[in-house]
Order: sequence, then structure tokens, then C-alpha cells
Amino acid sequence: MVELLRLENVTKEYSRGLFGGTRFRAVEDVSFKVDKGKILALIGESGSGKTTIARIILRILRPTSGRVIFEGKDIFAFDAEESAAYYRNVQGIFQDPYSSFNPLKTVDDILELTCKKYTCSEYPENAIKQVLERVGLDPQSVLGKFPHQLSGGQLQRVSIARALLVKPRLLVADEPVSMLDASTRVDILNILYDLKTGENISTLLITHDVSQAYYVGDEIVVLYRGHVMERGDATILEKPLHPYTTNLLASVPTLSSRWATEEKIRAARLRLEAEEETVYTTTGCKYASRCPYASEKLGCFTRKPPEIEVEPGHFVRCWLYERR
Ligand SMILES: Nc1ncnc2c1ncn2[C@@H]1O[C@H](COP(=O)(O)OP(=O)(O)OP(=O)(O)O)[C@@H](O)[C@H]1O
Repeated sequence: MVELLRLENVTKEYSRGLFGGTRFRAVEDVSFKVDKGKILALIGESGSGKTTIARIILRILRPTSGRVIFEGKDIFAFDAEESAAYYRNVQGIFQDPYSSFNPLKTVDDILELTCKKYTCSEYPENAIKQVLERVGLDPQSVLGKFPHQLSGGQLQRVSIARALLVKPRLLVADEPVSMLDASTRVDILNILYDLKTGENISTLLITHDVSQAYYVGDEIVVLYRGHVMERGDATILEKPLHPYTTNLLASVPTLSSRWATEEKIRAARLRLEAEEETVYTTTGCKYASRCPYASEKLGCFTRKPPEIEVEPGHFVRCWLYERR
């Protein structure tokens, strides 16, 4: 496997509170790599730091510490030429396709502008038709239309087509299908899969949905409150080791189980709110207050667990796996 991008101990602190007086770590000591021609799925619940990581990789944010290495070089040490190449090589696809486009411009205008900015081809019209067909759109059905005249699924395909115009090496797709209906979701995930196998394009797929991650992910990274709790190839979702991953998989709804009662939902929400503040200041494991296995004896409440390689390529951040 050939590495394309690597995060090394990335930490991001934000200012919080009145006048930004307190600092808190939204992302802490995160390391993982994305290989060429592979899909890495980054899973995490709301607030776990997924978008922060995406924004760091897209160079919208700088990490407080740690490095992001693309093809062997720190992306925050690039010169102007390398930065321009990076912005071409790494393209973002976002959750809400409607907010990704200027509502006053037609699809042709939008794609031509991208072509002009990146001089994508000698024949922009042909290039545009080609990428639209690559994402399963009939050019005639979308060219000349404004974003609001297209469905969410069509528009998300247009945003992937726009990214493809510049021949990227890596797509950073932040919840790209969470606003789409179930069948359109699968179509878009299939496109990411086809781009990987056909054009060797890697994807960092950010999602809160474990089933999406398992559907297309070659590698999986499970994030909780800014920490990577477990990572490895897709089989880690078949035999999860971290109590958080196990819990996450157990909470995937199935047709045989009905939605929880109002009371249960309210209790869960209250518990999460109560945890919110303590979890960011804990000196121990961030999952300790919810973990059924957490104990004083293991040190879960006082010691931050390191990433432990439990089997080759399978990392778990949990004291249960400490070799004694
Ligand atoms: N600019 C900011 N200033 C202060 N806090 C921030 C800022 N951006 C994000 N945060 C906080 O950092 C934490 C991680 O946010 P982030 O958006 O990265 O999470 P996420 O996993 O993408 O969540 P979601 O799925 O809800 O988008 C959250 O607690 C959020 O409130």
C-alpha cells in the first residue's frame, strides 16, 4: 500500500467561553494515513471533531500541533507553487450541495469557471461533458440549469463532477450523502468506489453512519470527542475491540428493533449534556464516564490511554488492552 496523506499527532484547540478565555481540544493527538486508491472512512458522532479534521486537511484551519504530510511533505510548509498544486490535488465535497454553489450561476457557468481557474483542458466543453457522464448525469439534463432546479442527488453529483475536472488525488467528502434519500446515497457512495477503482482517486469519507463506512471504507477510523478510539481495516467493524465501537455498532437501527421511547431519548440527551463539559477536562479516557468496563483499577478516570496495536494494523485506545 502506498501512502498519500498522513496525519501525525494532530491536535486542534479552540477558544471557548466568555471572551474566548478557555481553550478546549476539539481534536487531540490524531494519527492515521490515507493510502493511494483507497477509501478511509472517519466515523464519529456529532461534535467528535470530524469537520475540524477535514478543514485541517483542506488547509482551511491550522492544527495547534502535529503535522499533515502529503506525499512526504508537510502541507503547512508548502511554498506557493506546492500550495497551488495541493489545492488542485485535494478537493472537498460537502454535506449540503445547495450551499456549495452560487445560486445565481448555471451548472455550465460553475463548471466553466472551475475549468478556467485550473485550466483543466484545452476543450472545456468536452471535459465538462466527460465528468458529468462519469458521475452518471446526462449533460443535457443539467447544463443550463440553476442549482435550485436540480435535486439534491443531482447537485451532489455535480459537485463531484466539479472536483473531477481538476483531476484530484484525494477527495475529502464531509457527510456527502447525509442530506440525500437512501437510494441516492448508495449511488453517490458507488461513485466514490468507482473513482477509487477506475481512477485511483483516494477518498476520506467523513460520516456519522457506520453502515456507510462499512459499505465503502477500506480503512476505518473511529473518533470520539476528538480522540481516535479504534482504527484498522474494515474488518474492525466485524470484530470491534473498543467498548465505544461496540456500543456504536449496537446502536445501528435495524428493522427488528423499534425506536426508543420519548423518555429514553430525553434521559440520553440529559446524560450527554451533563457529560459534555466534564469530558473535555478529564485527565483520563474520554469515554470513561460512559464505558461499562471503566474502573479505578485500570486507571480509566485518571490516565489517558495511548493507542495500543492489539494486532497488526489494528489500533485501540483503551486500557483494557494494555500489555501487563
Ligand atoms: N470555530 C470554533 N470555535 C470553537 N469551537 C468550535 C469551532 N468549531 C468547532 N468547534 C467545536 O469543536 C467540536 C468539534 O466540532 P466539529 O464540527 O469538528 O465536530 P463534528 O464531528 O464535525 O460534528 P458534526 O457532525 O455535528 O458536524 C465541537 O464541540 C464544536 O462545538
